[in-house]
Amino acid sequence: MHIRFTKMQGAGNDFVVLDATRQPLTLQREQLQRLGDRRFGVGADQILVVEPSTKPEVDFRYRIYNGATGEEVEHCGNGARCFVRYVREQGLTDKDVIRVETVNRLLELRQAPDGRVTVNMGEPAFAPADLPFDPKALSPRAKHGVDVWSLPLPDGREVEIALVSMGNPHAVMRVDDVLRAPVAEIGPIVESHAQFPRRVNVGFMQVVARDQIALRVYERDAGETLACGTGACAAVVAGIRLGWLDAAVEVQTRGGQLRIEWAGPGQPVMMTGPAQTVYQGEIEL
Ligand SMILES: N[C@@H](CCC[C@H](N)C(=O)O)C(=O)O
Repeated sequence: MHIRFTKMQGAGNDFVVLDATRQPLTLQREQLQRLGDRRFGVGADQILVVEPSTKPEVDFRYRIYNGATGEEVEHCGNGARCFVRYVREQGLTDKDVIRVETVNRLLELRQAPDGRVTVNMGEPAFAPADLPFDPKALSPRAKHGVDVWSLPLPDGREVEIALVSMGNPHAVMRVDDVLRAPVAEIGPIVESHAQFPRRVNVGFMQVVARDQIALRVYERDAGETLACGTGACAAVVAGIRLGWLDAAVEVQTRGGQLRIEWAGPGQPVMMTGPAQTVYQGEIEL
């Protein structure tokens, strides 16, 4: 099969974007993995597929696959911003506000005149079942009235995590110095911990000021990426609930800066950041 693709990036989190609005596109897991493969394919953290909407009140359907495994996932924040740029650049819409359905959310996306994109990422959720997280024999400890969990690691150590679902699952931990954080060591252990039956994205957050954090994320199926949009939302929401952060926070990632705003329970998280087309190409799968 011969397909056209667009390579995009948002804060260094990179994507292969495919248009399934003009022709149906059903790719097998191996084909998605090939697209995501940096040596034998194009290379991307995630594959994004733009489909026609299935509901009258939304403009498109947005499907996300982790590039390394071809596994479909629920949400991708940096991808959502690239999605907006893509549908406008490809002439699929000229709307300034675009409504998109994902597997489990409705997103509202806006492109600003400076090219940055703001996404209404939906409301966060915190119950173990929302991720899912299986508490087994653990009980949470309350900090500022918020549950934090001491997760036992196989070697006897424990890490303290806050649980946040942004539609996809996140475990967030606070570190003193993000540059020295054990992302490559602890990230994969927590990602595949038996208490996360669908595995989890793992965030390492350094609080720099009440309106600024530095963040690294070990993404489920992708390893450490240069930025993770849902990870940035999850970290800021966790930091606000725990009393460390104000309602609007600049998030410094290795690939760029994101702005995250959350007004508190019952409110959606708003994310603003860059999105860019890198190149277009064709590949035989
Ligand atoms: N890069 C993303 C998140 C992509 C999905 C994630 N790896 C998962 O498995 O949930 C983002 O920008 O949010």
